[in-house]
Amino acid sequence: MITFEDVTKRYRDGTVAVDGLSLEASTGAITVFVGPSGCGKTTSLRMINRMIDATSGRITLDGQDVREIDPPTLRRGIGYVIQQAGLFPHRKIVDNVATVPYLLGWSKKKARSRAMELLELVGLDPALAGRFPFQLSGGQQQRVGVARALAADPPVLLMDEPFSAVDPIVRASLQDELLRLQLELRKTIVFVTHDIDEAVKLGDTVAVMRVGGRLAQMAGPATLLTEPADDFVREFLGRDRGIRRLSFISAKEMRLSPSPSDLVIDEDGRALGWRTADGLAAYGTFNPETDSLRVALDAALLSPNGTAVAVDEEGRVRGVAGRDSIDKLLGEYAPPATGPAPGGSGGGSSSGAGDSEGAPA
Ligand SMILES: Nc1ncnc2c1ncn2[C@@H]1O[C@H](COP(=O)(O)OP(=O)(O)OP(=O)(O)O)[C@@H](O)[C@H]1O
Repeated sequence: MITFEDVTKRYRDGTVAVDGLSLEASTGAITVFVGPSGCGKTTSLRMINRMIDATSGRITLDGQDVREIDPPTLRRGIGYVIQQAGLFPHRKIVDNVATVPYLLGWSKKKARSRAMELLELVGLDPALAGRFPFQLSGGQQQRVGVARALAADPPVLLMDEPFSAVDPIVRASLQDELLRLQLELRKTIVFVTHDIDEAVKLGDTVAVMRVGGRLAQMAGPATLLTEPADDFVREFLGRDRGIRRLSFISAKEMRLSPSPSDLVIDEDGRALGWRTADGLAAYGTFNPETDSLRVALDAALLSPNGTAVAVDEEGRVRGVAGRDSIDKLLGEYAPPATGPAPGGSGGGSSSGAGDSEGAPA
């Protein structure tokens, strides 16, 4: 666990980049620092591995004050990924990934074989190992950056806007990949972004910061979307909070009804469409085992009769969910009647991974 205890950073010119920050980043979870430009996210992140030293307050890593650990030792246990990957341009990909193992004195053979393993782990074709960074796309370079940070298997990963230099489609796949990796690796990750959608998608816990380096709210994504602590957080979260929150509610609990006779199903059990007077009409599907209520609602909206078709992973029909069962689940997850706790700063509604009801869709 990483803790910030009343941490302040005042730069030499008097700028207070971080002001009395107290929070905890849980072991094995992704904690996201999000907020507008200049709110002190990068400064906060870099104080963890002591690229920047705090002016006052304390940061601890598993109970030990980071100032008591000499920086090289500290950084050996902390992977660091930055925007545009920051690869060494004159080193081949394999050697970029093997940088830390080389520094740790591993043999070239062992370091390279670890690098090849990692390239595969982050979804890169091992054939790219012999290339130089300029011969890779931006998204591929970011993957190499992640592989490099993981090379010595550090328990902690710091990621500073690692995906912001790539286009939205590549960014989405890098985010998915990180979530997949995290399921396997369970690192303690602190992730900085200014993109609230990225924050709620990736974070087990999200710390929203405001300019001046103060914590506005710290909570799980579902709580954040339902109970923003104040107007600043509400505005920062933007529109569609209600709909976006549905991504955190699993469709598993939805009551399914047997498929009605006007849903035409082929001999393999897959839907062909809704029977109407004019022929077959479109339908929308969701998988109750893996999808969220947001996907189920979308499926209902895609069907002319407002009924979503539930399918298994092979696409075979398992039943249907009408608006009534969607409404019922929505009712169960309605936000609490009372407003957020007064004040709202300093992580009033702080909570960990337990507060997100399901996986983001
Ligand atoms: N070396 C420095 N000297 C003086 N002020 C600095 C220094 N580095 C950062 N700052 C200031 O500290 C504040 C916080 O900067 P920081 O880079 O931590 O913010 P950020 O939230 O990461 O911003 P961004 O999203 O734009 O990267 C800003 O006002 C910035 O101008």
